[in-house]
Amino acid sequence: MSHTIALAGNPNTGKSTLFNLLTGLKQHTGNWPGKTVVRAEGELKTDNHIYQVIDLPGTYSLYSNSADEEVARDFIIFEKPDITLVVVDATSLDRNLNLALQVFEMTSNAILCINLIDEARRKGIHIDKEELSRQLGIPVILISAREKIGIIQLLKTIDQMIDGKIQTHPFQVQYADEVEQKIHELQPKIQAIFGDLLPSRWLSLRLLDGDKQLLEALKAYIRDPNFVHSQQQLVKGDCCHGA
Ligand SMILES: Nc1nc2c(ncn2[C@@H]2O[C@H](COP(=O)(O)OP(=O)(O)OP(=O)(O)O)[C@@H](O)[C@H]2O)c(=O)[nH]1
Ligand SMILES: [Mg+2]
Repeated sequence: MSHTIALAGNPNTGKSTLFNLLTGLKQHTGNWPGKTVVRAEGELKTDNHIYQVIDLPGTYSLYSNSADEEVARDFIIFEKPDITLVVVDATSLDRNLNLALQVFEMTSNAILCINLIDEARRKGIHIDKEELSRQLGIPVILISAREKIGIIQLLKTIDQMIDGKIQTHPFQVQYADEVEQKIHELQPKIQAIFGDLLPSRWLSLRLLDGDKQLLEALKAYIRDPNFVHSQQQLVKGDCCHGA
């Protein structure tokens, strides 16, 4: 069985360089359905598993501001990759972590790939990956996709995550009391519809923000026969745990 890995991150953080390194010649490109956004997909074989790797468009956020953001967001939410590699630039970590925190609201299965570590070292930037990993609650790997540094460690971590040997508890942003109160009211209602199929806290936030495009995407999701089936299972109480 093959698993899915999505590469997400800000523009220009080296996602495609990493994608090419991971998938080599086993890749194909096309467009995302209904969008003029390039979709690149490829295969990665590790010691233990086979993965489909998807190179998502680079974005600064994952709201509904552009086709690129919708593609990246919808993939993480609705396609539920087994692992999302958040690729960030080691030389501008603080700016890049904004997107990482958004990903953590959407999925627990994330690994932080701090890329361009060669460049950071040249600039004398030191990154305490153990401390960062502890604070963020997910694995943190220092890599250079260009100079092929840290890739073996990355592959090992990916396999360990799929094999259930690594538990993640991604850091969750806490909002103002007023917002948290609204989330508290809305989340159980969302959970009653989607169970664990979709991240209810994240959905609450987006709906509170009045994200109309997401509302349309949800309507389409609800009409999908796969959802109808899983909802019937949810009512019976025998599905969706860990989905
Ligand atoms: N020094 C250094 N440069 C890198 C590394 N990885 C990628 N780059 C360079 O960074 C630039 C952007 O790389 P891409 O792989 O195109 O970045 P991307 O994230 O796919 O960019 P978008 O698709 O526009 O979001 C290129 O010039 C790469 O050669 C790295 O590990 N070290
Ligand atoms: Mg790219």
